[in-house]
Amino acid sequence: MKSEPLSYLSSETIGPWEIYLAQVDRVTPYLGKLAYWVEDLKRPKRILIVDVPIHTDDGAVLHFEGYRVHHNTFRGPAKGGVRFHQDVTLSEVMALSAWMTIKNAAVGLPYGGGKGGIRVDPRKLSPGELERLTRRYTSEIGLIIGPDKDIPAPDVGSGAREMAWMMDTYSMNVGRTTPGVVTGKPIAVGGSLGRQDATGRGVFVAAAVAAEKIGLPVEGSRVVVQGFGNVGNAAARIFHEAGAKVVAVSDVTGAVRNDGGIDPHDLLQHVASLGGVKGYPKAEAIPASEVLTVPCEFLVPAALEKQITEKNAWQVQAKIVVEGANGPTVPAADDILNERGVIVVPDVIANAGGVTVSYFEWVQDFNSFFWTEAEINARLERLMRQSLEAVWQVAQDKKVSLRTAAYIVAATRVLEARSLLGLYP
Ligand SMILES: NC(=O)C1=CN([C@@H]2O[C@H](COP(=O)(O)OP(=O)(O)OC[C@H]3O[C@@H](n4cnc5c(N)ncnc54)[C@H](OP(=O)(O)O)[C@@H]3O)[C@@H](O)[C@H]2O)C=CC1
Ligand SMILES: O=C(O)CCC(=O)C(=O)O
Repeated sequence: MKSEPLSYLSSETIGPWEIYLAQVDRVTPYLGKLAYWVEDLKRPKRILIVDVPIHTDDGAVLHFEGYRVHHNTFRGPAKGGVRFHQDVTLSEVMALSAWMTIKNAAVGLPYGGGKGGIRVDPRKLSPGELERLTRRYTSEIGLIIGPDKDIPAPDVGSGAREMAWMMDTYSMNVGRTTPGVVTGKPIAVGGSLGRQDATGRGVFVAAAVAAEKIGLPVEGSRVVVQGFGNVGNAAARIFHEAGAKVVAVSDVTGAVRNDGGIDPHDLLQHVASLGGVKGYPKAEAIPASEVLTVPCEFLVPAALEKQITEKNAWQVQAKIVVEGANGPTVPAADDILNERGVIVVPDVIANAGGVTVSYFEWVQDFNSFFWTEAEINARLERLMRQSLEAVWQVAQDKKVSLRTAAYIVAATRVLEARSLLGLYP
């Protein structure tokens, strides 16, 4: 029996996993004989739910719920970040792990897909509590992670510091220093040059390739960025350095706009001292919901899922949406943007720069031989460019959106692997 596409569901009821399933339904008619195996894409391989208890600084015990999901491992070990956020759910982590499967295959990395998360507001914990939480979580998921099994990395709410704690905990538990168990680590413990900005750099490269295709110059263009964390601030800085004008930025604290341009380096200093973009004196405050509809050439959603919906997609005034975040556009909004001729460079290509440099980090760790930042950036740019060029061609040939084209490329690779591997041990 065939599942119905779910794009008719409104953004209020559709969850991240249903969004992913709807995306798979859309690609199935293009998979030919491989559609026989498509159910493999619709089921995570394994799910681990863990209880993560910690002592708080004042001696109480707090429990948190954590997850690690392996969506797929046909093409290599599971790979994907760890999210620390108060709204993390299993459905979200399942979707994020599945998007990793598609992303890794779309850019040709030798990985499956995985993702993890803890439902916690990290801002409410002290550094000591966060370290205990991260270490306990690492031990709890230690059963299923490892450099040749599943390699976590940063996502929302986690970064290099947490990756160092994860590496150390895993290394202590197995009795040997194991840098390759996580990526996105500090350089001093086997991290890679370029990883910090890699996702934002990849967003920029994807935007530049899409712009070339439609004859749109990046220099002098207007850019809007939702979310000013690892991905959003790196993307904003790199666009700015390329001569684009960042005209609006938002984070959890609010949104700011200046049509004359915002210097992201200056904004970053404001955020470092005051905790958010709110109150930035060189721009006008606007309602956070308006940031997605500010006129611009490039809109970079770089926060969370389900931001561009059927409610605001009609008002988006960008020429190109470059998805820095995972899952920011619901299927119904995809249709509206498509109908309006707004190009959407989908998450599974646009934000693949992070996992690409994670892959470089992993390779460097195995070889204990480290590359220069120039080498890393050049390889990143080459791979992003090639991947988007290939997806663009499929979109033209099949007359489908870039998202469906990326899923055609990725699902074909994953299901070809499935058909060769067979079913039985
Ligand atoms: N880190 C990586 O390498 C990769 C990340 N991604 C994806 O990119 C997105 C962002 O991740 P990352 O930058 O790492 O996360 P961070 O935690 O570094 O930053 C998230 C940013 O989003 C802001 N934010 C959260 N909710 C909202 C909202 N409702 N409106 C506006 N801003 C909001 C946060 O604000 P505040 O700081 O005020 O809390 C913060 O600025 C996620 O979807 C993630 O999965 C994808 C590929 C790789
Ligand atoms: O760097 C990685 O391994 C994964 C990054 C990530 O979580 C993502 O691409 O969404």
